[in-house]
Parts: sequence; structure tokens; C-alpha cells
Amino acid sequence: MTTALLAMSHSPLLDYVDPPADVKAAVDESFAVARKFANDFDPDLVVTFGPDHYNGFFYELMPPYCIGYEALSIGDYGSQAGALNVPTEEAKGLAEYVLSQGIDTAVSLRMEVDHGAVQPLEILFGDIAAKPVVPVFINSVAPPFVPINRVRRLGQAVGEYFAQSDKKVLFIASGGLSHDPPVPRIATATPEQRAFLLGGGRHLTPEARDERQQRVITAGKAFAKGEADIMDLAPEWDKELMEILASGDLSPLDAWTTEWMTEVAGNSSHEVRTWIAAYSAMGACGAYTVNYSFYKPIPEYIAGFGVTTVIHA
Ligand SMILES: O=C(O)CCc1cccc(O)c1O
Ligand SMILES: [Fe+2]
Repeated sequence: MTTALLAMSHSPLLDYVDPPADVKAAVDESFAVARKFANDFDPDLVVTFGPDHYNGFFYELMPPYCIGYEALSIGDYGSQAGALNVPTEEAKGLAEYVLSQGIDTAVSLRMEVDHGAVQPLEILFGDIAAKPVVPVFINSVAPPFVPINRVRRLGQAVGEYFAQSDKKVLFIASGGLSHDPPVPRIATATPEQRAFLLGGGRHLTPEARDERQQRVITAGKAFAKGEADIMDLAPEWDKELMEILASGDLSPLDAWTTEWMTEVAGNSSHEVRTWIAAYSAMGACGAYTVNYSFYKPIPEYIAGFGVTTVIHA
């Protein structure tokens, strides 16, 4: 067994809203480090912990987690569309082990994923089907949420499963950190938004897709000028999270309530659940150290933007 971890923020706005040149250069540099890390490790298998943004999962039936036996990228925000290369037997073995540990994951025999799952694959490997990938969805935008301790337990079970494996496994977390992009919320939804959130947002027409994306792009541009009606990024919260994750003892995160996370770090801050699960998976395979860490709050991307690489100590 060998495992490694790459945790990174994603943003649908990477190709749509430009931060100042020095910030963009710093992000590109962090991507170059991540790319070298992933390719030097040369995984036999990749496990992605990713959220979804009402593209594959809707309130009609919203699981807290889901393991994909097959997966299709929907291709939002210019991301690559099409099938992921999912080793179905491996995904099935993982789901069966996770369930045997009392973690009630859903499975999907045809999971639809968005930029939240595939953006890192494109950045690291150039193609979403370049590596065998088992996609693990973690609900990070649609309340109600499970407590953080359960996310840790999910990650631990995933890690335990691969600790037995003879494969080189790269865990990837995609999401966060603090951010509050303009995503419709069920609690405040208009009838039209409610229909979208229940399932009407699946397989949008190109026109409807474009309108949806333009709204987020416009918000990113306004946010960069300090003019958007969304919550500020929370760099102190982001740094505290990254410190706890790096410490190897994730138990302090159990005190982080859903309500508090939303209040301090925004409605989409729950995407950090992908980081927490992935770090837990890594920890279940042995002691670790963070050997590279990048962080910047980037309003143009509507994201507290972090990239970390993690190896076993
Ligand atoms: O719902 C959408 O279309 C995208 C929202 C969104 C915006 C910026 C950073 C993110 O991580 C994110 O999820
Ligand atoms: Fe996201």
C-alpha cells in the first residue's frame, strides 16, 4: 500500500474571471506543484472526494454521500464532458467495505459529476479519463448535512479499504474553502428555483446552462470589486482548518457545527467536507505530513483558495 493526498480548491471561474497577474501566477505555480506531485506519484488509482453543484444530485433524492460505479462528467464551465474511467469492481469493493463499517453511503451505477469532481483531474492529468478514478460524492451544498464526525468516519473507512490494497492510490479532495457563491437555496427558493433544486436543473438546455453560468461569472466580477451581495471570504477560518488538517488530529473539527460553518465561512464552505474526508482517508493509512501548502483568498474565483500535497511521514 502507498497512498498520497492532494487537496485543492476548485473554481468554475478559473477561465472566466482573471485575478491580478501576480495572483494568477501564484495559482498557476501551485497547480504546477500539484501536477508534478501527482505525476511523480504516478497513481494506479485515483479516489476523488468531490461535491456537486445541483448538476448530478438534486433534492428529489439527496444522499449525504455516494460512490460511483460509473460516472459521466456533464461538462459545465468548459470542463471536459464524457465518461470517467471508473474501475467498477474497485468502486463496488469500496462501497461494500464502507457500508460494512456502518457508513450508509449511496451508490450510483451512473453518477453524473460536474467541475467539482473533474477540475482537478483536468489540471493534473490533462484528461478526465487519463487515470482510473473512483468518484466519491459528498453533499456540500444541500442542507441538511451530516455532522463532521461522520464525514471523518466516511474518510476513515475509505482509507482503511485502500490501506489493504496493493495499488498506489492518490486521494484527491476538491472544494472549498470559505465561499458563498450565488447558488439558489431551498430555504429561500422561489417556485422556479425550487423546481430547479428538486431536479429541473438536470440536463439544462445550452441556453439555460449559459444563463446559470453567467450569473456566477457576473457575481465573481462584482465580488472582486467589492460589490457582490454575498458573504466575504474567511481567510482566518480557512487557515485554522488547514492547520488542523495538517496536525494529523482531526478531532477538533467534530465541534464545528453545520450552522457555525455556514455563518462564518458561507453556504458553500461545506465543500471543506471533501478535504476532511480525504485527510481522514490519508490518516487511516498512516501518519502523514503536508509537504506543500498554498493559500490565498481570491474573490475573482469566489474562493478561499488552497492547495496542499500530503505524503506519509
Ligand atoms: O453553482 C455553481 O455553478 C458554482 C458555484 C461556485 C462558485 C465558485 C466556487 C465554487 O466552489 C463554487 O461551487
Ligand atoms: Fe464548488
